[in-house]
Amino acid sequence: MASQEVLRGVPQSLSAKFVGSFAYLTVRDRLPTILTKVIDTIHRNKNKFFEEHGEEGVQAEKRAISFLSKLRNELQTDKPVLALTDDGEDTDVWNQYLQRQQALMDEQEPPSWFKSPWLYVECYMYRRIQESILLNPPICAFDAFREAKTQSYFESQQATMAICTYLQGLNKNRNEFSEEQLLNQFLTLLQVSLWGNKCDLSISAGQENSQKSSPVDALGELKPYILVDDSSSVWSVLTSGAAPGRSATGRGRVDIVLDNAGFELVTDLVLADFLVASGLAKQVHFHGKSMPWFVSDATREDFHWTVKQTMAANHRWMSKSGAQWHRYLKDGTWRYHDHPFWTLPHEFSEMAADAPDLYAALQTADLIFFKGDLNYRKLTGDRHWAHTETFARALRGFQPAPLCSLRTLKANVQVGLQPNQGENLTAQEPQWMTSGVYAVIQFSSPLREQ
Ligand SMILES: O=P(O)(O)OC[C@@]1(O)O[C@H](CO)[C@@H](O)[C@@H]1O
Ligand SMILES: [Mn+2]
Repeated sequence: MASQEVLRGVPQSLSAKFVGSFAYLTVRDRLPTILTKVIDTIHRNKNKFFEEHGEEGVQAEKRAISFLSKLRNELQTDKPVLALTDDGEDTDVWNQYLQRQQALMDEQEPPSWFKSPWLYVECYMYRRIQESILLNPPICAFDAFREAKTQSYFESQQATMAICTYLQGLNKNRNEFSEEQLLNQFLTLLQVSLWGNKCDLSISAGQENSQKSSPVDALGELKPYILVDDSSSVWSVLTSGAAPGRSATGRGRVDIVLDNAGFELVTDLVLADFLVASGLAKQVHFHGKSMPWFVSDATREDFHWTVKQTMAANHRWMSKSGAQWHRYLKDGTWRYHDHPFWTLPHEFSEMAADAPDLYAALQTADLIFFKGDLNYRKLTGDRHWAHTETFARALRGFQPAPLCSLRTLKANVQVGLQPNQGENLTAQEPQWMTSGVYAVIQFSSPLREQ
């Protein structure tokens, strides 16, 4: 780590070089498991490739599998990280980042799976999976995670019906609610979106973990597991008319940096619907991934498929919700974006320098929600911060607008806790940072004290 960073007290990155750490166990055990599932999925689609592309499809399948088997061996034997060889629009950025990683290592030691930062090598693995199909047309648009993502959606139907019924109930009586009732509805849907993040297939290495019960009913028993709850700050930004530091009118723009497809995405669409229907937002911008990512992260295809699927549901309130979402997308009230930065390995503190166009776009938001654990790791740089370090300091200058992380804890980085709160949790439940049982609603604004 650069010496000036050491001076400024920026801690080291989480890494598999710390034997026995969660990063170590993830790189040693979970990532190879995920790679094996990708290989199995591609193999299971061999006939589909033949039907669609003939013998060429079969040859492409064989090449992709041998590529991924070699990748798995590189990972398991801690080989050096290799430059990408495909012609993706982000290939050069990845290969420049490899040079940046090389500069962080000692001269004679190349970046590798067990010696480089966990955030880097885990993102790199998913980019190499993408390389395995980009290099093997005609299967270069295949999403090896699509089956798992759609299965997660179909297995959460009960919960989806329940949350759409709840949403339509609110929208029907929209004008009768007091400000207090509006606040309670907002808090309910904020927490539903927060807990929707439990449905993440990469922590379970692909094991299904769909939402079975009604999400609204479960909130009461989940409340004690929210370790940081800055909901009131989020509410005041939404209702202040002018987000701190913004023009008096406020553009009423809320951005949601998405995480997982399936049920979590439904909860985000429901929250966005409520924000617009209640007048708390005039427009919502969604940010998804430009390639299959961390098993369950939502791509453009997943996003539009989910809206269409909900609209076509044989359930009155689901289809009514889906039809409204389709209209919002058509009239521009909702916009979908998938900037390449979200599938790069960068910490968000590097965005202003490395993706200034995206940073400038986010600066026009009145509020930005960041969903999930990977986004939290990138917000805080995936570093060994003290639990009592402030969220604002851990952001290291990343503050395009007032922002709120909605995250269930699945990695051992957590800041903004009270003195002894982390120690007490460790005593009660040693796995509190990685079990997905606990969560945060954590806010930072340009005008809050640093
Ligand atoms: O961002 P999400 O979907 O909430 O979680 C991503 C995740 O499952 O992947 C990494 C572990 O492999 C961790 O960041 C986290 O556990
Ligand atoms: Mn995810």
